[in-house]
Amino acid sequence: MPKVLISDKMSPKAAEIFRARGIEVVEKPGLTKEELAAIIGDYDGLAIRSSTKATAQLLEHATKLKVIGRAGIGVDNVDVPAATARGIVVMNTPFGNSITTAEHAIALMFALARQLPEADASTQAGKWEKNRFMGVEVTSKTLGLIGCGNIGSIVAERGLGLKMKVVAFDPFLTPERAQDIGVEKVTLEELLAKADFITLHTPLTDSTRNILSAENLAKTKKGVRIINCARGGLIDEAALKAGLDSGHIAGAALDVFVEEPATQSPLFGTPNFISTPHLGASTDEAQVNVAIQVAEQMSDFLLTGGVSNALNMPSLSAEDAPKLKPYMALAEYLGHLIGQLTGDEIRAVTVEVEGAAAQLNIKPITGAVLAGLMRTFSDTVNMVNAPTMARDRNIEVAEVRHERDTDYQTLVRVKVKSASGERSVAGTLFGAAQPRLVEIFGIKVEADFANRMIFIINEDKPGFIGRLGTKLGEVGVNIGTFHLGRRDAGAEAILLLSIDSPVDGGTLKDIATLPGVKTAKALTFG
Ligand SMILES: NC(=O)C1=CN([C@@H]2O[C@H](COP(=O)(O)OP(=O)(O)OC[C@H]3O[C@@H](n4cnc5c(N)ncnc54)[C@H](O)[C@@H]3O)[C@@H](O)[C@H]2O)C=CC1
Ligand SMILES: O=C(O)C(=O)COP(=O)(O)O
Repeated sequence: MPKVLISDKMSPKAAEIFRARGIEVVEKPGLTKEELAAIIGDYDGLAIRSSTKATAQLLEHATKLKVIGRAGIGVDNVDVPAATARGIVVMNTPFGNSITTAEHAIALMFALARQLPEADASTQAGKWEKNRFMGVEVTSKTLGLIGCGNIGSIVAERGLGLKMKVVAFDPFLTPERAQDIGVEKVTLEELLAKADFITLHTPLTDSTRNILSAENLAKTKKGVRIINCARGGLIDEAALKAGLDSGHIAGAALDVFVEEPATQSPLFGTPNFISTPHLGASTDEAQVNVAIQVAEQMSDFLLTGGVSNALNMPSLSAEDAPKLKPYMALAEYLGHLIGQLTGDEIRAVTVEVEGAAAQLNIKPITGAVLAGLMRTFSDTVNMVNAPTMARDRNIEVAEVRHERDTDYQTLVRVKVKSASGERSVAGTLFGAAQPRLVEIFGIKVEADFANRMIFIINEDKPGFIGRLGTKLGEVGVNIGTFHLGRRDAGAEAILLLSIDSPVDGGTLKDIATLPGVKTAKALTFG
C-alpha cells in the first residue's frame, strides 16, 4: 500500500480521499526540516502547501518518493530540477485557489483605497477619527496588472465589474486574449506610468524577480497603490518602504514576502502599509478544492500511473493509464534491449508506433523507451528523469506515428543511431498485454522477454546449435526458451535464448569464439 505524508496544514478532505482510495496517510504539519528529513524516506508521496521546502537536500533522503503534490499553484518551494533528477513527479493544482486569490487582491485594493485596517484600529481604540481617513474611489481608476494568467484575468474581470480601466503587462498575453478579457495590453513602462493601482500576478522567475525594482517604482505615478498577492521577491521591499516614506507611493498591501514567515520587516508599522500572512489561498472553498484535487491526482498517480498537472512529466489520464501500461512495459523492454545491444554512444532515438499503438498518447511510450535505454548505465532513471537525461547527453529524440497497415495489430519500433550506425528492435503485445519481441536489427524473431537472456549473431550453418547447447550444458546453465531468426537461409542468423542462471564472462567468451559466432551478449531484463 503506498504511503503519503501531508506535511503542511491541509483540509481534512485530502486525508479522507487518500484513505478512501486505499492509501496510507500520515498528517504531520509543522515539522522542522531535520524532522522531515528523518522520516521522508518512508513515503511514496508528499503532499504540501507553501511551508514545506522540498529542497535538493531534503530530496536526498526521499529514497522511495515518487510524487510531490502541491495543494496550490506556486511550486517555488520545490526544487523541481532536483526532483526530476531523482525521478519524482511534481504536480500542482493550477486552478483550485485562483478565484480566492483574486478576491484577496481585490480585498486588499479596497483596504488600501479606504485605509480600512488603520480606520478599524483607530475606531476600536475609541478615537473616532472621521476626518483622518479620506479615501479614494476605485471607479474610473486604472488598475495595472503585472501578469495576466489565471489569477490576473479573474482580477481583471472583477476590476472591470468595478468600472475600472484595466491595463495588463504580460509578454505572453496574446492580443486576442487581451481583447476577450477586456484589458488593454501595455508595456511595463506604460503600465508604470498609467496605473493608479498595480497588482502583481506572475510567478517568481528570473524575468520577474524584482520587477518592481527601485528604478521601476520611481517610474510609477505619484499616489500609486501597490498590491502583491503573488510572490515575495517581485518587489524590492526596501525601495517600497522608501517610496511609502517619501509619499510617492500612497499605499502598499503585501500578502507575500521575500522571507516567509515574515515575522519582522522594516515595512511593518509604515503608514498606509497593509500586510497579511500569505492568506491569498486561505478560504474554506479554495482549501477544499486544492485538497481534493491534490489527493485525487496523487492517488491516481500512485495507484494507476495517471498523471495530471505535472510540471515535469507529460499528462496521462487515469483512464488511459491502464491502456498504456502494457505498452510502457513493452517500450521499456525494447529500450533496455537496444541499450544493451548498442555498445557505443547513442546519438539519436526514434520511437515509431503502428496499428493500435498509433492511436495512443505516444509521450509516455517514448518516456518508457528512454528509461529502458538509459537503465543500461543508470539505476536511478525512470520516466520522469529520462527525457532530461537524454537531453543532457545530447541524444536527439523523435517520435513517428505510422498510419499504415502492419503485419501486427500493434507495434512499437525503437531505432537507435550511434557511431556504429542505425539499429532497430520492434515488439508487439500478445493477447493485448504480453510484451513480445518481434524484430531485432531487421530480422524477424518471436520471443518473450525473460530475466536473463543470451543474444547471438552467427552464420546460419548446421551444427552450431548443438555446440552451443553442449557449451551451456558443460557449465550447468539450463536453457528456458530458444528463438531463432534469420535474414535468408545460410545468411546471418540471430539466436535469443532465455537461461535460468547467469553465464559468467568466461563462458560468454567461449560462446563468442565458437565457429560462426559474430556476437554473443548476455542480456538482463526485469
Ligand atoms: N498569495 C497566495 O496565497 C497565492 C499566490 N499565488 C501566486 O500567484 C501567481 C500567479 O498565479 P496564476 O495566475 O495561477 O499563474 P499563471 O501561470 O496562470 O499566470 C502567470 C502569468 O504571469 C505571466 N508572466 C510570466 N512572466 C512574466 C513577466 N516577466 N512579466 C509579466 N508577466 C509574466 C505569464 O505569462 C502568465 O500569464 C503565482 O506565483 C502563484 O504562486 C497563487 C495562489 C495563491
Ligand atoms: O497556491 C499558491 O501558489 C499559494 O501561494 C498558496 O499558498 P498556501 O497553500 O496558502 O501556503
